[in-house]
Amino acid sequence: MAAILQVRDLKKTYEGGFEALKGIALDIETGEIIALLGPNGAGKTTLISTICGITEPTSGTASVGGHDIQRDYRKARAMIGLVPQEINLEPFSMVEDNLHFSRGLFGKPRDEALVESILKRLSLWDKRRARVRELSGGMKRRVLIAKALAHEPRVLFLDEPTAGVDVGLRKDMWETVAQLKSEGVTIILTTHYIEEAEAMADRVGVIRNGQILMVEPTQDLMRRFGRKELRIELREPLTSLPAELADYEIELADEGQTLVYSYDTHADRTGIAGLMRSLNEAGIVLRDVQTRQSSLEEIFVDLVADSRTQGEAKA
Ligand SMILES: Nc1ncnc2c1ncn2[C@@H]1O[C@H](COP(=O)(O)OP(=O)(O)OP(=O)(O)O)[C@@H](O)[C@H]1O
Repeated sequence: MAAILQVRDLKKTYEGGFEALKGIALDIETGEIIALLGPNGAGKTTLISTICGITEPTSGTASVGGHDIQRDYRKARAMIGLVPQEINLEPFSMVEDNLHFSRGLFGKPRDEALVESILKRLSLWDKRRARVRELSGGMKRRVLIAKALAHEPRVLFLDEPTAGVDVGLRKDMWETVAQLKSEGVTIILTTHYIEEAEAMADRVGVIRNGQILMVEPTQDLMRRFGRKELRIELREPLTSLPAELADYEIELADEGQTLVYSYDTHADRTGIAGLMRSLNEAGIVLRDVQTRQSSLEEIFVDLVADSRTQGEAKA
């Protein structure tokens, strides 16, 4: 099946010469949820704005549902719903009017039943006649989503949907996104909360410095995150690994004073019991043992830091 969103070698250099996108390539399948992670200034918003036609690409292409975002802008844009990072609603407007107005902008006929169902789904039905300025921050965010859905888009971009939203509401938002996915809506979201990506996304894309470092199924990433380290402090330092330990994923650290064994917490067997036996057979005496698990945050930070070092080495 052809990807609903295809991005090819997309580049954006802002006036003044700043290269915000350096050749992005990305394919997203229908009904997929993809989370884009990256530090501040990585280019996530620029990528979304470019695909949504708010920012013009310097070169490269993007298409939505087979419609090129530049040559076939209207058709491409009609398939897209955009929930921007900033709340850009008219404070005196009535909640439901935002949805009717948005449909009108896309040339769609008024549809009371559809607007009702969207407002109900986002728990905004009671607030349909409220003015935007009377709503809490979390409700305003939900109005933004409702408005973005009003013209029945097939691809929804959520730029940091839960920034500044409390934990309870964040979970509600995740449920809404899951429901949209079940209706076949494709969702691209940016987030700084790694647990949000973990909870919602089928795939995670890491962006840094205008480039995609990797796009991987969330499960695969979790498997990697699932790794744990056993640090074994030795009574006597080793100069090399003894033959008895050749079959283990083990390294010497701290000038031979520590053995570091990495294992998979999701595996049926961690191999720790066998390792202890092998250490015994090799006559190695332990002083202390510690375990530590790399957090999602750490892995992400390492990944981003690694690419920076590599980039600097090249430059
Ligand atoms: N209109 C503009 N003119 C010049 N530079 C810009 C413009 N908009 C963004 N940039 C620069 O492009 C880079 C990418 O910005 P962008 O907003 O896409 O990052 P982001 O990944 O969305 O960051 P954040 O996580 O902070 O929202 C930044 O260095 C930013 O300063």
